[in-house]
Amino acid sequence: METIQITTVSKQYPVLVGKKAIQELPELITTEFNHLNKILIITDEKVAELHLQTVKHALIKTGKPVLQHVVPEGEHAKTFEVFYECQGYCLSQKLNRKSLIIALGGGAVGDLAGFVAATFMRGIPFIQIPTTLLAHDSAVGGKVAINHPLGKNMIGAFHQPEAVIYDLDFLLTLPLQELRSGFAEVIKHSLIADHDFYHWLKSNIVDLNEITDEQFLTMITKGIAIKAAIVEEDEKEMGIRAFLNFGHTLGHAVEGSMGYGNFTHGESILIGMVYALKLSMKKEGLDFNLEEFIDWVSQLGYQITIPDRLETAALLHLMKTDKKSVNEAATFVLLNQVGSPILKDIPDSELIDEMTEMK
Ligand SMILES: NC(=O)c1ccc[n+]([C@@H]2O[C@H](COP(=O)([O-])OP(=O)(O)OC[C@H]3O[C@@H](n4cnc5c(N)ncnc54)[C@H](O)[C@@H]3O)[C@@H](O)[C@H]2O)c1
Ligand SMILES: O=C(O)C(=O)C[C@@H](O)[C@H](O)[C@H](O)COP(=O)(O)O
Ligand SMILES: [Zn+2]
Repeated sequence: METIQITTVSKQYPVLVGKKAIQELPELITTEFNHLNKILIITDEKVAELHLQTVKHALIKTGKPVLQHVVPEGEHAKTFEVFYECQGYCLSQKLNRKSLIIALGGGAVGDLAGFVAATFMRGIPFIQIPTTLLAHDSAVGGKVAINHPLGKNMIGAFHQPEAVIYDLDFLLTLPLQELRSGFAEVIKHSLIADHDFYHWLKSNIVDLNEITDEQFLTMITKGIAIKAAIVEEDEKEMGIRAFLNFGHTLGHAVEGSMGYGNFTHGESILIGMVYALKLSMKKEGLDFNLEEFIDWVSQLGYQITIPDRLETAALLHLMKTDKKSVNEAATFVLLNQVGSPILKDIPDSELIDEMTEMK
């Protein structure tokens, strides 16, 4: 079992990663949170079917009442309607400031349940139990949110979890497309922070169906450590936290305009990373073997072109309304070198030219 301690201005908490990590949950609750009166697990339909019993079984040892609320899968959970319904459930079940929410699932459940916890009675504690590879990113750092039809994650808060329990056995049921989605965030972490990690990934991960337990552990703990170092320095994204948004400016625009859930988060940001790499090479003189990168990710099954049916003007508009952009121009995370990101405003004409090349 690996433990990574996260220390932000607002909270210090452990991230436990390993096979059977869920067995640590009851002791954590009875030692650190014994004053809590009730536990509500928020999970989605698929994860409920696959892993809810395991978590409920582990919680029996705490002797505390455990409730469950099941929401739709994927981005369908990150809506105002589902958020409102969760709040109604919390009220009707008389949760209060001594209650705990557990987010059991991928990033969508984590973002939703975390936002419910952040806002219920102005904030109650929650624990993240991630079940996807992608959630090595989403479960850590305290960004919680729902989507709005006009933009991804536009309604949210910063609310750190009390702990993250990452049981690698839960990943065994993940379909290939979800592994692919999560692996895109692993690639992102390597590109923004660690040249050696990037080369390790490129040489070792050539088939997403063949990732070993040891490789999962390495990827997840390295990804979390990279994210933790950034979040610890800049919890509320006043500066360097924006580097974690590498690939997301176009990525979120693609994800939203494909219709949330039709193209996974990771597949969308992979396209956004190719775009940001191209801009970095043109504008920052990034020395990068893009051809080799494209061969590698294509072999892993990623699409690297902007879907045909998406209009350049609509994508441009979405990029300019991204949270990072505060002036007229769209703000991008670019790389000077692998491991060395910067923020840069890019004129519309250059963004349009590059999108046209990537269609
Ligand atoms: N808060 C953050 O910092 C942050 C970071 C990255 C991404 N995100 C958000 O995370 C979301 C994407 O996360 P995700 O890819 O984990 O998505 P997700 O929660 O939608 O899960 C993807 C799919 O996998 C299924 N699933 C989950 N665990 C499973 C398992 N163990 N076995 C089989 N199926 C399983 C789910 O039911 C769902 O259908 C996006 O909304 C994105 O915006 C947030
Ligand atoms: O933690 C962060 O900060 C990130 O940017 C991580 C991203 O991978 C994640 O998708 C995040 O939800 C994006 O945040 P947003 O502020 O662009 O909505
Ligand atoms: Zn992301």
